Amino acid sequence: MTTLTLMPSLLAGTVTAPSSKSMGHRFLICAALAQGESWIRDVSFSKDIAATRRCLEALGATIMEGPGEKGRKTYFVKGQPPHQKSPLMDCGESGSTLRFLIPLAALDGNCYNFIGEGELGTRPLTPYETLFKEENLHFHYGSERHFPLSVQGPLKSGHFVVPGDVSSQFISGLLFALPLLQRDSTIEITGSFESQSYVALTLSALSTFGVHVFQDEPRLYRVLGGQAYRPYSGSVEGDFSQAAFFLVAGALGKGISIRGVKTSSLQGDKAILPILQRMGAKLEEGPESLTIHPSSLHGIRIDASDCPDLVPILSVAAALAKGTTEIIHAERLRLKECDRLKAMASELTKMGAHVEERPDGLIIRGVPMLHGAGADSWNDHRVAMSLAIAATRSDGPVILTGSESVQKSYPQFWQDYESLGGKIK
Ligand SMILES: O=C(O)C1=C[C@@H](OP(=O)(O)O)[C@@H](O)[C@H](O)C1
Ligand SMILES: C=C(OP(=O)(O)O)C(=O)O
Repeated sequence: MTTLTLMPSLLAGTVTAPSSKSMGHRFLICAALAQGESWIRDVSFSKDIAATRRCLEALGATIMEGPGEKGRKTYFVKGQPPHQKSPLMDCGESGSTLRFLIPLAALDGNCYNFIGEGELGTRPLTPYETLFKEENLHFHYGSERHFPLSVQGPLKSGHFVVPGDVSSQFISGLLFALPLLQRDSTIEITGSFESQSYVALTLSALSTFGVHVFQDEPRLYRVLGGQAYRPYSGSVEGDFSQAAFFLVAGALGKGISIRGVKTSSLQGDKAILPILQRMGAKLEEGPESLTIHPSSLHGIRIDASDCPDLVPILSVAAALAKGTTEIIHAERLRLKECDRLKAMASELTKMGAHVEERPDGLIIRGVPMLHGAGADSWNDHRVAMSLAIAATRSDGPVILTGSESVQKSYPQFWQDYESLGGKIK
């Protein structure tokens, strides 16, 4: 485990956001399923993207990596419908990889063994377990926190009922696989439908690769069978979930410009912009970048149902805002790499913030300044990055353990942090 000593220092300058991890996964998956050759450019390398690549290779795709600048790579992908090259699906710590690829592994009738690290084995899979068992398909948990999980198809088309409040990744996973079945299928969402914007990202990636899904009703997707993914070459857009860390740092610090994110994006985490504006931030959109000016923030009520990944960094903004912030509909935060509500409440409290944990969110009363303290990343990249931004506005050093967890989504984070004036001892 790596420990960093973060010295207080207000951040300023310009940074380029890494490419969207969510779209990176989706483009690689679609390219791997397309009969032909695709070039996926500007993919920011991360452990999660590496996991998806590994598993797609196990499903039969040929993937080669070309050089790129600042941790960005071009992937050459020669795809085909799933055809087992190896039964081992090593998902690392990536929930997206695990949940997107289970239905794809169930297409070719072979048995696949899914393994993973960290808390991945404890993250819910029950919606798939139920669907597979209903269809009499093999879905068998191993003894070590679910792993190895063995799964075997063949998955058949039909009507799939999926709860909307566990993870949208189950819906996305089915949406990738069902177009490759012979007959038509439908997916019905029950309960509250959270992280919907991520399903919109999946539909957009599918359509980029020539696959079409009809949304007949807000909670009903109709997927025609017998479709084929078409190869596509293009770049992956910038990541609002990652830009959010430096947008908050800019508001709390001396102003930051972010390059590489587009406000026309479908990413749900684009919500960081209106949320920060509602908190009083001054934002400016230029032709090349988005600029956030030093701002005095105030507390607001934030509904996190469509942007769960923003909560850790929003809790830092709230901890330093005037008045009270209420974050609601965030119960799914407990099912991520760690219990993110508990983690942020615990670590920010150590730094002198006033955070009350609620079953579905956080109530945060802002303070003018945080204190230096020992803080832990809970092996969670978004907790580590959020605490790093909190450290910029503390009155003494923050000794952060588990700083290597950023490798999961943003290995360049510490370089970018230092380039903006972050001080690491
Ligand atoms: O589809 C995706 O790319 C993701 C969906 C979200 O998960 P949930 O749907 O489980 O909230 C998000 O938290 C995750 O980081 C990425
Ligand atoms: C929860 C995350 O990813 P995943 O679900 O893919 O592990 C994340 O990136 O914050």
